[in-house]
Amino acid sequence: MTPVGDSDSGRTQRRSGPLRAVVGMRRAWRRLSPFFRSSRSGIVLLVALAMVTGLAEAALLAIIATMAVSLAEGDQVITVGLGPVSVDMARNTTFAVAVGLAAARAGLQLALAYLPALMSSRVLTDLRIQLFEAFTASAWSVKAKERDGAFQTLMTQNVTNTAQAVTALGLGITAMIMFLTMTAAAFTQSFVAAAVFLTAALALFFVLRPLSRRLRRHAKMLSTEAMSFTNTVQEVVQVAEETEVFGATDTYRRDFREQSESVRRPYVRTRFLATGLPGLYQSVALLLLVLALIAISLSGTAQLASLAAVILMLIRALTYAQQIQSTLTGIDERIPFMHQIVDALERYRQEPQQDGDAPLGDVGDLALSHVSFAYNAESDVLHDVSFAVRRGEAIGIVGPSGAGKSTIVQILLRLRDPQSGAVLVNGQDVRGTRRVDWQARVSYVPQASQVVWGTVTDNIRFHRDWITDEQVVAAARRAHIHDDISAWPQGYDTLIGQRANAVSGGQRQRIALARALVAEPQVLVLDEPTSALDVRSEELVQRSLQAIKQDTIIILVAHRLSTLSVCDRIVVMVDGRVSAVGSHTDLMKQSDFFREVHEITARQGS
Ligand SMILES: Nc1ncnc2c1ncn2[C@@H]1O[C@H](COP(=O)(O)OP(=O)(O)OP(=O)(O)O)[C@@H](O)[C@H]1O
Repeated sequence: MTPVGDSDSGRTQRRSGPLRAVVGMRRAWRRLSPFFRSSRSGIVLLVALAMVTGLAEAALLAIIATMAVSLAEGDQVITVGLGPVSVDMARNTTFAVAVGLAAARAGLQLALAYLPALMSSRVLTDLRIQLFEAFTASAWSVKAKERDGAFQTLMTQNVTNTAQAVTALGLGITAMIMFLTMTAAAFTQSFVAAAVFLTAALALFFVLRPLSRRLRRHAKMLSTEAMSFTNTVQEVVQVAEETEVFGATDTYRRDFREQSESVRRPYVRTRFLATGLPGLYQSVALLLLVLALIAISLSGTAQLASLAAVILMLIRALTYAQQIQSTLTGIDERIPFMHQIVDALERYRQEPQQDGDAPLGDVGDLALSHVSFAYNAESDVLHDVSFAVRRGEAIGIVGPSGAGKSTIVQILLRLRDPQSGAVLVNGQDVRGTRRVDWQARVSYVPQASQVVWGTVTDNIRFHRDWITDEQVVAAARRAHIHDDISAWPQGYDTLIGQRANAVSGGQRQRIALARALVAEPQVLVLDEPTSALDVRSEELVQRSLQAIKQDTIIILVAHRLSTLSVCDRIVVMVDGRVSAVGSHTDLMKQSDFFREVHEITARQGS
């Protein structure tokens, strides 16, 4: 899909009206046509089927008109004419042919309804997979920037709207072919009437286009409002506890009412235009039919049967013209949702997760070498950070709030890449190595671990299907959570979630530790793992870390000195720089920050 550049839109603004419209349509088509690519073979089949159905219907209408006139006149032989073909048939044969054509048309109609459904289901599935894969393959910096609820809205509302646009396209193509066939058949019956009708119908179509454009504008507003509305709804569930405690419910209610109102306005206009436009088209189109009849009367067409046939065909053509209008409207109102999907796909694909191709062996030692990092151009967060750690060693990272500790963790986990310097594994730049190898060797316990809705086993295994139940239990033992789990009536099959069926903070943290330990990592990174724990739980986590230490590299970010008891050395970070590195005793001599924290801890303890 081609991104739409600013310079392009700048050029477009200088162009005159009609040219701008054409350029705008071409640009929109370039962006949106990939949505219809998978439907190409379906469209070809649809066109062929619609042509056959149109011909069957035109023949049926010609037979009905001729039969009606012949029956009124008591004829036994009926002459049916459609274009150059004219056939004499006995009355009963004509009935049989008419029944046969009606049945064939019904069958074809079913196929014509099935194909758009098939095309849109394909688009629905393909698009969801594309979005999911693009999002999951994007760099962490892209994922971290995505607003809560935005991805969910894309996957549900936007994808559904796009699939509906594809259905509308399929139905619109059918209606277009049927319209053309019916008008062509009407030409064979009465050239003048069909010509008047067609010209007026085309003129009407172009007259009503500005209303369609207005519809699209309102639909765009609606899609934007809907996105922020979903975000608010998502947020209100996430922060329900804080909202209640801080008495923010009234403000939330007011904001919610305002947002609901702002969705209502574009919604009314979109729905009004979406249903009103086809209705308007139908009324004006009936007027066209009267015009066609006036043309017939002026041109003096005498044949009663062909007059009846042309009226029937033009009435059917009108129905199809109205269907074309409503499917165009249906596509128009969904275009903004499709643009949002294109934007999101571009955003996700612009910055893919980087990967290397060198295999990674066992991690013997790990180092940050002259690492500098900035989240944005305005401020550097890490400056020339270097430290090393080897297997069997635990290193702590301490420092005041905002010193860059969590940023180091993200770099170590390869969620972000340093702007300069490197993370070295056994002396090799980790960026050149395979990410899967890194993920298999490195594990992580975050500050606030997430529990997913599922059993305790699901939570420890965490989508790594190769992990056995025995390994789950062994990891739970090492994380000192096995006894708690065993005491629950359903044991490892207990259903837990982030809020409903929640486990305690200490249990959740130890489940997260079991999740990190279950794949037997060679590097374990922990970001404030015990900050929310009581002393007993903290002691249990400390024991777990001591037990695995000799085979593992442990990197532990901490605020409290008690957490650091497992560490052999401690790195003190201040303002994004390494201010000191050493043992507890060394740092008491070298680091003002460390001494201060030590004194505060001692005062609190006494
Ligand atoms: N996603 C981000 N975008 C922009 N700036 C960020 C982002 N995350 C962190 N920062 C900034 O980077 C600096 C370092 O943040 P970091 O979270 O690494 O500090 P920290 O030492 O872990 O702090 P704390 O102890 O409070 O968790 C801070 O100034 C912070 O505002």
